[in-house]
Amino acid sequence: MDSLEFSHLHGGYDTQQIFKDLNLNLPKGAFIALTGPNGSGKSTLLKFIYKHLKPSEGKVLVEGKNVANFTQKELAKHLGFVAQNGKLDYAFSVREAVSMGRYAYDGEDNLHTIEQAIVECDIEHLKDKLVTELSGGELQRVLLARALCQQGKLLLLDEPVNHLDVKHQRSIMELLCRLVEKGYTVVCVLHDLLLVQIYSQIALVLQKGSVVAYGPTQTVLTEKLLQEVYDIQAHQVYDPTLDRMLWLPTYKVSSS
Ligand SMILES: Nc1ncnc2c1ncn2[C@@H]1O[C@H](COP(=O)(O)OP(=O)(O)OP(=O)(O)O)[C@@H](O)[C@H]1O
Repeated sequence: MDSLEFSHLHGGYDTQQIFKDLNLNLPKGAFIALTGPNGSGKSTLLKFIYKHLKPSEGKVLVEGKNVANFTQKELAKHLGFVAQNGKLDYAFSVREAVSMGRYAYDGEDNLHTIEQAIVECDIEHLKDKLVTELSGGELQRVLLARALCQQGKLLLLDEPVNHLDVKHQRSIMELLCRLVEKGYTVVCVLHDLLLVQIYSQIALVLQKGSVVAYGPTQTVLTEKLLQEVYDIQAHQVYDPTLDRMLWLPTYKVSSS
């Protein structure tokens, strides 16, 4: 069974229809990068999955079940979501904020799961700090730990490494890969094409609410696609550590 399916999905906002008859099956246990230019519909697509938006027609299925039929608690046990530039406005401690990820579980195995998520996201040293006093990158890791506590096998992340330094970018991306190895499905909005190429197995490229490319990342990203979707020239370079070619934008820097 696919972990996530969009079936004849139509919808968007009162002012603007974004998706028209979207049909797609995303496989279980894969790292799926959701990419595309600004305003192409990436965050909107996630909103249909976590029921922030309701389709005007069609449906979203998680593990074969229409999300419209899940209660919020059931959905929380199936999927975790880390928002873009997520904010926590109240002065909770980091530990309290992470423990909120357990709200659907009525006390089952809370302590162990919370501690494990705190260790995995490398925020042990922040446990007693207030979330209102964290840097953007620290907060992002707290929000990921909270989502991990939900123990859903589907993780949705909207640009999760935007605020992170290079070391923490790498550690979060590697953590996501380890989760995929354990059977999680990760759907991750990423703008950075290098991260897309290095970490994702499948790329889904959106443009103006349409799927312009979908499939194994290494075959999806091509010079033609980058030109057509982003209007950029690109070239390939060999990465000796990965032992493969990677696409890079071709920069033109004036010498004067
Ligand atoms: N709450 C809203 N009400 C009306 N229109 C919206 C709303 N949120 C987004 N949009 C519009 O929907 C379209 C898709 O937006 P969306 O945020 O999904 O794009 P995105 O691909 O995630 O963009 P970005 O890369 O800039 O984050 C855009 O034209 C945007 O202006």
